[in-house]
Amino acid sequence: MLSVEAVCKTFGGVQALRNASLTCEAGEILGLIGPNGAGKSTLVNAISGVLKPDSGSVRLAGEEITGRGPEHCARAGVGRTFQTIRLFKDLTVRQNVEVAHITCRAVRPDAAKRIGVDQLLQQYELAGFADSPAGTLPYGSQRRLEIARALALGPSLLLLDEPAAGLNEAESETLAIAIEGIRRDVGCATIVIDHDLRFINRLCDRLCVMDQGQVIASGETEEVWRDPRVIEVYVGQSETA
Ligand SMILES: Nc1ncnc2c1ncn2[C@@H]1O[C@H](COP(=O)(O)OP(=O)(O)OP(=O)(O)O)[C@@H](O)[C@H]1O
Repeated sequence: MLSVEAVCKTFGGVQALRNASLTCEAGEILGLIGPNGAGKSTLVNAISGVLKPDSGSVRLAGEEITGRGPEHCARAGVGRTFQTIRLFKDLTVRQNVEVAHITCRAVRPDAAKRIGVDQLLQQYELAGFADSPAGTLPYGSQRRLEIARALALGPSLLLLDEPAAGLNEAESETLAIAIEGIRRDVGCATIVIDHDLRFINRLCDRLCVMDQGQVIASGETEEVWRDPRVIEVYVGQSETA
């Protein structure tokens, strides 16, 4: 489904990505983890067309989408949420979801028939707020709305950047169940970035660990936690915390 090969990106003197590669298959939930500044958001931005890599390639279902821009990537099937919530705050909750569904109807009519706006509002416990401006929702509901909007696009790849940030344990568990529901109902490839390792370990089939712009380990979740390079990065981090 998704294939990222040897992506590099430099900002001024900072090498944010150094030959970063990963794959993610349909129906898989991949955790993308690593310490602050490891390059996770930069990689997700490169996959979703928000930034153009200096070199390397991003392919979705065989289509080269490298550096094509966010609109092209969205139309190609990349749905995403952001580390800092980015909703259309003055539009209503329903309109936020509707905007993405319009694109879906235009480019993936079959997917649009399977995923309805009302169904998403119900599923993400947003129906009661449907006609309220998105910016007036409580924080946790805004996070759910971002996911509902990304799903209204009928994505083949869903990128969730720190979806559990700011949620309490019970809210994180509800979110994990919802993301598992996406795997069951939509079957898209899903990449989740989060610093909450309990949330990540509970949810993800595989992990991809980054440090200083490089992918230092990837594989099944339990196996990755036995990797000495991963232990070093995380133990080193806790010792300096
Ligand atoms: N637009 C930018 N301009 C300059 N430097 C940037 C920019 N975006 C990211 N960087 C730098 O690139 C490196 C990787 O940053 P990135 O945000 O991708 O890391 P991250 O793993 O997502 O970190 P965090 O977990 O803190 O969000 C960091 O050194 C960061 O300061």
